Amino acid sequence: MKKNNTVTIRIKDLNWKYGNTAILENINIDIKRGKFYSIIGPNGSGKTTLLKNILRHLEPKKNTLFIEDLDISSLSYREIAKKMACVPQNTMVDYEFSALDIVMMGRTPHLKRFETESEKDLNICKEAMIMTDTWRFKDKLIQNLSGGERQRVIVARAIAQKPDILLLDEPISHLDIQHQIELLDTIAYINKKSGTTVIVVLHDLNLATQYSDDIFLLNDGKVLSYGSPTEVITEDIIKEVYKTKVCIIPHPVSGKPHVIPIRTEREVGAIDATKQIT
Ligand SMILES: Nc1ncnc2c1ncn2[C@@H]1O[C@H](COP(=O)(O)OP(=O)(O)OP(=O)(O)O)[C@@H](O)[C@H]1O
Repeated sequence: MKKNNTVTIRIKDLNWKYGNTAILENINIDIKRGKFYSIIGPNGSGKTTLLKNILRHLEPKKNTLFIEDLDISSLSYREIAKKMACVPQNTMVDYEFSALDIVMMGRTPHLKRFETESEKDLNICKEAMIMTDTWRFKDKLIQNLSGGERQRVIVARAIAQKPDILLLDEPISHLDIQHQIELLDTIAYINKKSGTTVIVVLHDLNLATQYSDDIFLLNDGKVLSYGSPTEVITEDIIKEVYKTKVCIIPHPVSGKPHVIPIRTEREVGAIDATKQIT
């Protein structure tokens, strides 16, 4: 599907506090339909808090967050679930459900009251599970899956929801390299084929540059940099934000910026700290 540039999510002067502590400050972002975005930033910079505001898992103030020009505070949770699906950071499920049951839950926003899933819903779920390499353990209890298998089941549930916008919070944190690439390839495929807007929080800067049209870099609750991978991933910006020296070279295949950290002598400090403890 052709990408178009209509704004699908508009964030205007969004602030968020936990108690008296300011976490997000003056966030202004336009998310365009059909694009693939990454949100990067150090631990604690506010990435998850931003996603939770967009999903209305937290309650942003009126007139700060708009989905398709509608103030999110005016939408019901069902309306939101029809437009957006999420893969949270924590994928633990406390109930005794099979992997297929979990994925089927992705269809709930599309069912009428008291309506049960049809053959069509089952096929949508099967397709999502094949895409995420989870169909082979569809009957296993979710608690009995490994962390990476469970993470892929939760991604399958989000895909089965057939959202316009897919938000993923560190979806590859438990995955081996094969499944990291397969999962991001699957998300990129859905983005291209169905025009689904993707917003993914990633810690891996090199995967963020490979897959994203644009990157938001959060630091201390503010958007410090925004733009194409080449604009955002520079040696100076990475050093400033992550306090880490890196060199950046063009990726040998894609030509996108590839970040190589440079080792420092910081371990000397760690040895001193051990001495103080003993
Ligand atoms: N429920 C909460 N109550 C109080 N403070 C919170 C709460 N949730 C998060 N915070 C704080 O808000 C800040 C931002 O947290 P957030 O989870 O959004 O960061 P993040 O960028 O997603 O971090 P990470 O990369 O470690 O996942 C952190 O300082 C965190 O301690």
